[in-house]
Amino acid sequence: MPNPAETLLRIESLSVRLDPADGPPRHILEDVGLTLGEGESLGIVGESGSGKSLLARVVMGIPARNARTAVDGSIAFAGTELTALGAKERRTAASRAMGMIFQDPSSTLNPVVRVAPQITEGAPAAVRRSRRARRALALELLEAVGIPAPERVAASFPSQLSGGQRQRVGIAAALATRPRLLLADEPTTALDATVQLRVLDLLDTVRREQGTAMVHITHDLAALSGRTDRIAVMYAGRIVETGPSRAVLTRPRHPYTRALIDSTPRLSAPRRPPLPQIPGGLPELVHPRKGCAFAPRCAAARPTCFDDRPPEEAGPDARHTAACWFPVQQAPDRSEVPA
Ligand SMILES: Nc1ncnc2c1ncn2[C@@H]1O[C@H](COP(=O)(O)OP(=O)(O)OP(=O)(O)O)[C@@H](O)[C@H]1O
Repeated sequence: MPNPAETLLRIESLSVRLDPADGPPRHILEDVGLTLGEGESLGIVGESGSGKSLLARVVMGIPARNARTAVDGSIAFAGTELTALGAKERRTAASRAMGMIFQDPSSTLNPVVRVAPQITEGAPAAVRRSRRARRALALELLEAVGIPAPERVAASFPSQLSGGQRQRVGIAAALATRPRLLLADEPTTALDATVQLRVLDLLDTVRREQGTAMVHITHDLAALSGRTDRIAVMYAGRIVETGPSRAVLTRPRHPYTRALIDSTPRLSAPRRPPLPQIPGGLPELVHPRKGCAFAPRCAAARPTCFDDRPPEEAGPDARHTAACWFPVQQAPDRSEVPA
């Protein structure tokens, strides 16, 4: 079984600028640092537009559409520095050991190719060489992702399947390489509520049974509840808080995390309807940010928050860090206070 103490992915001081063909450069990610252990699951949460998908795409080496991507910093995967590789080597390294599940499977499945060959496209060469092995793997993976009629689905075109089935096919394709790391980018957004839960349960099963490390990207904190070992909270292209999931959800240290929890049904206290919304919006990610990017929306902000970037610092638990000059003070947890 994988040992979570062994680091699989280490991202350090990662900044990413996009130079779109038709507009000014955009400084999207700034000084991002993250680690992920073998077989560990990490949730990355933040509002739409905070840079979560771009982070996953940069790790996978997927180029941005209509923009040049300038990457500064380090992404080490299983001991290999990915930023030092050329684009082709980079994609090969990623396709051998990483899989990505996208928000909308229709955007990645080819409408004119049947399901089976799309699943086995990323399989090891030995499998791809044999027709029989390809077919066996496609059926095995379709069964593993809970498709009740694998033979029929394998022979179908994507348009003949429901949204839930297409997402399962997308997961099967991501699993064909037996990845050590699976990046799931809002994998259930396009699905209805009951199918959402089944797909999330399926990803949990894959992780448990195959020991795959997983990064689960979402704007919905409640979707992570109980499903990830750790949570990283992203705001305007920076990680503002990381820690063990339970600690982040029950004792958040960054005011942004606190506000996200308070505005999330199922996580906030039931006695407080209607749920408060976070006032204001994300800044335009055009210029490098000065100070704390959340300061203009933060009720606790003081002048220094607007001028100086807060470093990521650990609280009483060394694993629980926040980038905030004035972290949320917690009332003592009653269960921890001696009677
Ligand atoms: N190809 C591109 N060209 C220009 N800007 C881009 C490009 N791709 C992403 N961006 C910008 O980068 C920022 C972050 O986008 P990203 O999709 O990573 O955010 P996100 O947190 O994943 O949001 P969502 O949940 O909506 O996908 C946004 O402001 C987006 O407009």
